[in-house]
This record gives sequence, C-alpha cells and structure tokens, in this order.
Amino acid sequence: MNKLISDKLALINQSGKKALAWLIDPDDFKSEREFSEKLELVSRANVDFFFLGGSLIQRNNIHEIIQLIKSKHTQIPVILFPGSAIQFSPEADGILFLSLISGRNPELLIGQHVSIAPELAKSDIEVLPTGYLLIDGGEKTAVHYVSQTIPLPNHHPELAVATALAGKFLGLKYFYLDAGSGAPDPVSSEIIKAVKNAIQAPLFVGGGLNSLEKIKLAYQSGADLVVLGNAVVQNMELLEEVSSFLEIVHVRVN
Ligand SMILES: CC(C)=CCC/C(C)=C/CC/C(C)=C/CC/C(C)=C/COP(=O)(O)OP(=O)(O)O
Ligand SMILES: O=P(O)(O)OC[C@@H](O)CO
Ligand SMILES: [Mg+2]
Repeated sequence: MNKLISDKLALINQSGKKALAWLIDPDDFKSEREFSEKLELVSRANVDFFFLGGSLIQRNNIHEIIQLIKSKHTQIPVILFPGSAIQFSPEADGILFLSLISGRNPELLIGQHVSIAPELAKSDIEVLPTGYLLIDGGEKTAVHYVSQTIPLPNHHPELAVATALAGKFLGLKYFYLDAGSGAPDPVSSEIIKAVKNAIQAPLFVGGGLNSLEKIKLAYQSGADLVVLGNAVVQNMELLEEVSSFLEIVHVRVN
C-alpha cells in the first residue's frame, strides 16, 4: 500500500505546517458542468486534499465524481469521508477509517468497519485510522441525527481529551473534531487546544467554519488540517483566501 497521505500528514504534524481540505458532498452537485467549473477554480486555491462523503448519500455517483476530480487534478489525493460502508470506491487514494468514539453506537465504532475491511484488504487504498469526535455545534446536525449519538459538549475540554486519549491508546492515528456540517458554532478554541496538546497527533477540524476569522482561529488553536464543506459551496473564493493566509504566515505544506 502507498503511504503518500500518511507521510504528508506526518510531515504536517512534525513541522507545524497546515493543510486544507475541501469536503465534496456528492449530493450537492446536481450537474457535471457545475461541478467541473468548481473544480477548475480549485487550481488557484492549492487545496491539499479532497474529502468525499456525506452523512446520507442519495446518489450513487462516487466513482464518477472521483474520475472527474482525477481528470482535472492528478496531484491532489481524494480521501473518502464515509458516512457508511456503502460510500466506498477503490478508486479513491485514501479512506478515513472513522470510528465515532464520541458516541456509543456500535455500528459506527466497529460495525461498518467489519463490513468494508475485506474490500479494503483487496484494494490499494490508503487506510487512515481516525478517531472521530462529534462536538456540540449549537444545533442538531445531519451527522448527529444519522449517527444517533450525543455530541460532546463544546466547553468541557476534559471530556474531549479523555475520549481522544482513549482513541490514541486504542491505536488510532488521526483525530477529527467535527461540530457537524453547517454548525452555527464551530469546535471551540479551548477544545482544539486541549485535544491537540493531549494527543500530539494530526488533528482535523471541521463543521461550521464559514469565515476566514473562524478558520484562522481553528488553525491557531492547533488544527493541522481544516475541512471546509458548506461554506465553499456558497463561496469558492474562501478556499483561495485560506490558502493565501497560509502562505502569508509561511505554514503552507507545499
Ligand atoms: C469506516 C467506515 C466504512 C464508515 C465509517 C462510518 C462512521 C463511523 C461514520 C461517522 C458518522 C457519520 C454519519 C459521518 C458522516 C460524515 C460526513 C461526511 C458528513 C458530511 O456532511 P453532511 O452531514 O452530509 O452535510 P450536509 O448536511 O451539509 O449535507
Ligand atoms: O460543511 P461544513 O460546515 O464546512 O462542515 C464540514 C465537515 O466537517 C462536516 O462533517
Ligand atoms: Mg450531505
């Protein structure tokens, strides 16, 4: 198996550099033309990774989307961010092998993983064992509902730290703090700082990051990789703004 993604994430973690991912929800793109135009704009923005997935995917077009992305951007890894095992394509470069450790839903801790493991073993896809922590972002989001789990509070860092540490001791290599898609309040600075400090592993942060100010705060608090979804659907230029910010402060990874 190739180790390009994990090497890049290790470099980011060791060097203090930062990365940016655009979360593409296959359901958000109704026409190939619209999606192609958006992909063209990404060339100016320097995103490091494409994340691909959704809490509930209604259209089975993952292969098609990966092919379209690959026809325009050969160098940017496509990483699956699956809401369930059916959101799989061996054509992706990597998969966030998410375990929803903030919840107590066995299907999302180990169940979906068992169903997809044999497929993963047959493919060349890079598997990224990731502790996924849902944080209360101020309202119930699709992920809370679909996962049927209770998010961690946004202002009790000790609970998030204990959860992340348990994930680390179980051998998880990456951690994702998610306030849920479109959350009114992103993950708080105190949670990001406390978790990063405790785990010393690559930390992804997403959910409700819809302005440059909020994104800067996430990076400054300790996020190694910021994931942007909804805000980019509204305004593609945000990717470019974030990218320029990272360049100005000299923390772009490439
Ligand atoms: C490892 C495998 C095969 C599956 C993992 C299964 C797990 C643990 C899933 C975690 C819970 C979950 C449902 C995550 C979905 C994450 C995701 C891609 C959210 C994207 O946002 P949406 O919630 O679709 O956003 P919108 O509401 O904006 O469409
Ligand atoms: O769509 P947004 O709010 O950017 O959230 C991204 C992602 O972290 C959701 O799982
Ligand atoms: Mg969705």
